[in-house]
Amino acid sequence: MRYISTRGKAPALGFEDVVLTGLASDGGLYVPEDLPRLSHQELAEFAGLSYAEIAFRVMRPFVGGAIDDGTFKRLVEESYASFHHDAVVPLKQLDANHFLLELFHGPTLAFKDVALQLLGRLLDHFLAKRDERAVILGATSGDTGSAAIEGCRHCEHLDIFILHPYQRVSEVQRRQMTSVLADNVFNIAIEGNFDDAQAMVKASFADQAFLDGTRLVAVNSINWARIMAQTVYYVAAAVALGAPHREVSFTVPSANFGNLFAGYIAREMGLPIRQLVIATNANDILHRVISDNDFSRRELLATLAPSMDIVVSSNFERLLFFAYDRDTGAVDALLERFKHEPASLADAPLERLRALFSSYSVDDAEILETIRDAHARTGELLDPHTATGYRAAERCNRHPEVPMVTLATAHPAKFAEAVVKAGFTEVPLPEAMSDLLTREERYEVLPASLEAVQDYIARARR
Ligand SMILES: Cc1ncc(COP(=O)(O)O)c(C=O)c1O
Ligand SMILES: N[C@@H](CCOP(=O)(O)O)C(=O)O
Repeated sequence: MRYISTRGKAPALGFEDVVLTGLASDGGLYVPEDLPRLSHQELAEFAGLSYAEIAFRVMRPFVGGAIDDGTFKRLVEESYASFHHDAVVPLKQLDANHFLLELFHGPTLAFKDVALQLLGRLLDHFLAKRDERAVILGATSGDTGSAAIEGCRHCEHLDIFILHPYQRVSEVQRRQMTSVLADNVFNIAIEGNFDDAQAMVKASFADQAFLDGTRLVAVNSINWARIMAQTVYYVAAAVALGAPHREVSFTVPSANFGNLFAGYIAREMGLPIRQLVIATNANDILHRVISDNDFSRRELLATLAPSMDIVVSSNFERLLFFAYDRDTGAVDALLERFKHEPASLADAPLERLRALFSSYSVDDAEILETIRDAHARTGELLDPHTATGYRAAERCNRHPEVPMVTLATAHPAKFAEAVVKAGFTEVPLPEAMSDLLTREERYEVLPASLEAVQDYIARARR
């Protein structure tokens, strides 16, 4: 399996190298040169298999021999043994044809665990094999950070630096990161927003001189392994609902777009997905592109769904690559324009996207209303991110006869502010985390300056 850049000017890489990197050298994101296919028969055989078994079978072609089957199977099994639910990602029926896919039963209570439990193990495996050290640099709006730290804290071969926007993540999210006092874990609160933090990560890949030759690795969804691991739950959910004999639609709370893009990949591989619904909070760029062809930046707003407070959505680039029929020149030109001025998509790619995707934006008032409404109707207390999905699924479902699955991306215990504002009492944290709010914390507050961040990393890394 070879991976190529969405900008077309970086060397193609194999799986091991693609996992051990971040951005391509031309500023693009890596995608598989050819997507593996899931045949009708293969999908039919998935019925009744465990999540880990489906995960192994779906991801194996992407690994393409870079890890022997026995070892890869073990890494996958260990990754999902860390989840607190036998089904790993249980599916709950909300009404006749609406389901909730609970992706928050991992160690840090958000969907990021699904991919980051595996990515930490893959990194450890490859770095140990090479006897090499690496620096991990990640940006988080709250959930990736703790999941990455949890996935990597035991890795001998790396130091992990996570940038989060100062005072713009929930208290539980912050403490899940900053109370990990391991020697190889470094939390930096940036006096800026998520986009500033993500831009610093990307700039660091473009110029790695500050690391004196040590390898830099990404844990955000710019790393292909994140997307690969996230395709699995679409397959598992669809099969549980009758695929390949029956179509399924998905609605996904979206921001950096790694989650929904994984669903798109699953469909391209042959999963019978009828519709994909993009749910956003008030940071609605993805909704504006699909509904009005308005691909322009607006100021980043702080919302009750803080993990989705993102304007520059990294994985939209990967979707553009496919929508533009792999025309890397056109993708490059569009994204360069977007950096400096409002942009719009050409007619053909936009029509392609609109045939599959719908979108809806949910502001704070509607998030609160949806949490109350969903609770009254189904008994489920949704977290504010999942609430955007629930509402978008109701508003955008074009095919009511097809089962609709809303992805529940986080546990409500992480977002007390929204839960309380919606009129409920705070949801207690699970037993293993019950003392989280009194644990010692360690983090550094830095200005949103690339130089300050790189300087800190160069001094702190081991
Ligand atoms: C709880 C939660 N929901 C939704 C999202 C959006 O997912 P994505 O960035 O993959 O679109 C995130 C973070 O990105 C998140 O942490
Ligand atoms: N919502 C994310 C933002 C980063 O997204 P990623 O999927 O690219 O890691 C977060 O919680 O940090």
